[in-house]
Amino acid sequence: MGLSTAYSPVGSHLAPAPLGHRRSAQLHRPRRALLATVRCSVDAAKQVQDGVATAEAPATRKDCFGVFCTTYDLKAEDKTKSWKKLVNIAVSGAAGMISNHLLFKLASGEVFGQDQPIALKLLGSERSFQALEGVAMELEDSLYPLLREVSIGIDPYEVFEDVDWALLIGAKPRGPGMERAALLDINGQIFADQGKALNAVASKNVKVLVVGNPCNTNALICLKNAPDIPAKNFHALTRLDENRAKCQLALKAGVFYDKVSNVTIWGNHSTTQVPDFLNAKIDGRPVKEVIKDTKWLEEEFTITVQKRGGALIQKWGRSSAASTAVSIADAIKSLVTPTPEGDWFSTGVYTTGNPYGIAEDIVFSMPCRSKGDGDYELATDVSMDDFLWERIKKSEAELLAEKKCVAHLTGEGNAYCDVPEDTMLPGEV
Ligand SMILES: NC(=O)c1ccc[n+]([C@@H]2O[C@H](COP(=O)([O-])OP(=O)(O)OC[C@H]3O[C@@H](n4cnc5c(N)ncnc54)[C@H](O)[C@@H]3O)[C@@H](O)[C@H]2O)c1
Repeated sequence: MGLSTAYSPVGSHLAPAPLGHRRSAQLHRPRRALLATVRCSVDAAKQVQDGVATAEAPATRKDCFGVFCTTYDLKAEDKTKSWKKLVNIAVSGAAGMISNHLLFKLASGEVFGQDQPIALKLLGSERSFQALEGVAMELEDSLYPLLREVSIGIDPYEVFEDVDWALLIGAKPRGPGMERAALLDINGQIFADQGKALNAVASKNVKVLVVGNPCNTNALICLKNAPDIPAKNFHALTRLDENRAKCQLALKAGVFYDKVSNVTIWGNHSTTQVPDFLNAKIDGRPVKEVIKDTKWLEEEFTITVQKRGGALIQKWGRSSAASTAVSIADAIKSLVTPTPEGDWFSTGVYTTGNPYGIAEDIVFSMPCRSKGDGDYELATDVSMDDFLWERIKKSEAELLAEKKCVAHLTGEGNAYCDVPEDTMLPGEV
């Protein structure tokens, strides 16, 4: 049969690991479970010879978590050629609410494809390490055939090693009475450190999606601290705002939301964000031709989208986690699959070289298209009018002010913080 195993007991992971010690797992499942072949890591390959099972005491094995310690190999002739090279994905804040939804979407194959095996590298904080073990246990119990490796840790220099994607979700929430400037400083420090770690150990073409708030400026800090990684590879998540805008337009027009296209969120992921109804389309027609209620478009629509996160918190007492995870999945899919003809998607990206006249050297949400290779181009077939431009400038001013607040974290001298208004994040009330 050519099947061989090295096995260590599932319960072995229950003893707490010393802080700072990374534990990972390499999964090589039997063909029966995978419905195809398995990839053999260097470590596992060393343990498996001539189809004979070998066992290694878990205590002597580094990088091993529970069931992911089980290693299997198949004879070369049993391997199919349909499986792609493993994609390494780091997720920070992996024990948090958003990740609790996202990790299972990633492991299911829904995001990177049903023929794409993945490794999940989970980064937590010291306080969340035990919860991280719980997350890894749930991943064990889910028996995902595409999930080949799981590792957990609190040191970004270990967790980010060789990663192809870094989904940076972990951040501190704004506490009661905390100024936006204080939040920028506290969370900015996290993203400066993580940028340095990515620069040192990640794949040089790693794609980075910053979710932790304030995500635009955190993404700017992160890219400034990772000079060896193309600035173009950094994104701030505004896809949730786009999805919310599509939903509101569909509701108002009385159509299913798959009829809504070309929706752009311009600017900052804050209440200055600009949901663009000038360029958006419903069933291929300009929104303004379908929705004649200009007052609704100019006032209610914009405010509803900007404040949707806060409204949701008021309803059920916690911030949107599931729909955020969905939007992260959407944001990645938009980069790894070709954009439908004529459409585009919103993502917060580095402005240098933008054709719209938006200030250079900030991270600003704009309309993009991808060929599905992980890269993107800015859409150029975009209309602008005074109403749209005025609002874009307001969001731009906010981001320029945020940038000054974090100058000490971007290598641009002393910080001077004077954010014009203490605007809210969309999830704040
Ligand atoms: N961009 C968006 O559209 C969007 C939408 C919703 C939420 N968010 C933001 O996403 C972030 C996470 O939200 P959540 O609901 O999952 O929060 P959460 O509090 O449930 O989880 C955050 C997790 O991050 C961990 N963490 C904190 N500092 C860390 C660090 N330095 N390294 C690794 N992990 C760290 C915490 O221990 C916690 O487990 C927040 O900043 C939130 O404001 C962004």
